[in-house]
Amino acid sequence: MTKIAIFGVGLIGGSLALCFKGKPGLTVVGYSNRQSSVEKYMKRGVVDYATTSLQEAAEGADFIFLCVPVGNLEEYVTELSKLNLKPGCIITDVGSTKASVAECGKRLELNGATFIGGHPMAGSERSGVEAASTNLFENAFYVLTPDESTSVNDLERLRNLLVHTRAHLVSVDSKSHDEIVGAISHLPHMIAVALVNQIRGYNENNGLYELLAAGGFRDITRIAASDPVVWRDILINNREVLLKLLKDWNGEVERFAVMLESLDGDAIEEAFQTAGEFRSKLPERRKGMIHSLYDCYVDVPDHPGIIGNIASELGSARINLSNINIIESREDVPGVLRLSFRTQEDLDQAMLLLDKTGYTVRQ
Ligand SMILES: NC(=O)c1ccc[n+]([C@@H]2O[C@H](COP(=O)([O-])OP(=O)(O)OC[C@H]3O[C@@H](n4cnc5c(N)ncnc54)[C@H](O)[C@@H]3O)[C@@H](O)[C@H]2O)c1
Ligand SMILES: O=C(O)C(=O)C[C@]1(C(=O)O)C=C[C@@H](O)C=C1
Repeated sequence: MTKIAIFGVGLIGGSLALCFKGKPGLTVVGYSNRQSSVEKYMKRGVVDYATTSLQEAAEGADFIFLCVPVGNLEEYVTELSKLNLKPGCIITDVGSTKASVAECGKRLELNGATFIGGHPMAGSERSGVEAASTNLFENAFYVLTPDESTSVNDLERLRNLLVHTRAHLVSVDSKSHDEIVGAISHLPHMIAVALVNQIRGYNENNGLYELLAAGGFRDITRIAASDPVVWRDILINNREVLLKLLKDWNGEVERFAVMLESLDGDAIEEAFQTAGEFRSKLPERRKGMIHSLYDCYVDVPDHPGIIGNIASELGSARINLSNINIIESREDVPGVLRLSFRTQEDLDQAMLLLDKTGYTVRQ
C-alpha cells in the first residue's frame, strides 16, 4: 500500500484526499492539530484514517502533502526533519507561494526524504473540508517547483501520483512562480478586497450601493470572500513581489485618472480594446483562474418560482447544479441567471435540456 499523509484537510487538502481515496493501492491519512477537525475528516469520509499525532501520520508515509496555510509550512517541514521518515518519502506542499518553503526544504536535512514544492492553480473563495471536491483540479494547471537537486525519479513518482488529480502538471522555478502568481492571483485578490472595502465605506451612508451592486461588481469581487488567514499568510509571504506589483498598479490607476482629466476618449477606448483582446485569448475552462466552474446563462422572465422551476427541471434529469446566481432581475425586465456546474458533461446536458424546455440559454 502507498501511504499518503495529508496535513490540513481543508479545501485543497480535502480535494486532494478525495482524488486519492479509494484508488487501488492508495491509503490516505489526514492529520490535524485539532481533535474536532480529525473527527470531521472521518465523518465526511474524505480520508481513510485521521489522527492528531504528527508522528503517526508521517511515519511510514510514501508521500506527505502539506496543505496548511503558507505561514505554517516551514514549521511543518522543520518538524518532519526531526522524524524518522520512510526512506524515499516525498514531502510536497500546496502553498500559494513557493520560494520560502522551497528554500526551507533545501536547507534542512530530511534524512532520506525529499522536498518538492507544488501549487495547484485551482481553488475557490470557499474554505474548509466542506468545500472540498473531487473535480477541483480537473483541467487546472498544477505547478511543481523542482530544483537542480531534485532527482528525476522522485519527480516522476510525484507526477505519477498527481495523475489522479486530472490536472496539467507544469514545472516552474520557485522565484518565477512567485512573481507570476503574485501578478495573476495575489494582486487581483488585493484589488478585489480594496474595491469591496471602498464600496462598503460608501454604503455605510447610503444602502443603495449594496442594493444596486449587480453582475459587474459581483464578478470582479467574488474572490474578496476568500479565507482571511490563508490570504494574510500569502500576502505577507510574497510581500516583496507584491509591493512592486502595487507600484505598477498605482501607475495603471493614475493612467485612468489622466484619461478622465484630459477627456481622452480615444485612450479609454484603446484601454478597453487591448484589455478585451488579451482577456478573450485566455483559455476557457481553466478552473481556479478565470472560470472556477462550468457556467451557462439563461434569460428568464422575472416571475416568482422561475428559479425553483429551473432547479427542479435539472434535478429531475439528475443533473448536478453547483451554483445559481441572479445576474440581473428588475420588474418587467427579463433577468439573467448564471448556472454553474462542476463538469462539462453536466453543463452540456443542462444546456440541451433547458433549450428543449424553451429557455434561451448560452455560454
Ligand atoms: N484557497 C485556494 O484557492 C487555494 C488554491 C491553491 C492553493 N492554496 C493553498 O492551500 C493551502 C490551504 O488552503 P485552503 O484554501 O485549503 O485552506 P483551508 O482553510 O480550507 O484549509 C486549511 C486546513 O489546514 C488546517 N490548519 C490550519 N492551521 C493548521 C495548523 N497549524 N496545523 C494543522 N492544520 C492546520 C485547517 O484546519 C484546514 O483544515 C494554503 O497554503 C493555500 O495557500 C489555496
Ligand atoms: O478561483 C479562486 O477563487 C481562486 O482564488 C483560486 C486561486 C487564484 O487566484 O486563481 C487562488 C489561490 C491559489 O493559490 C490558486 C488559485
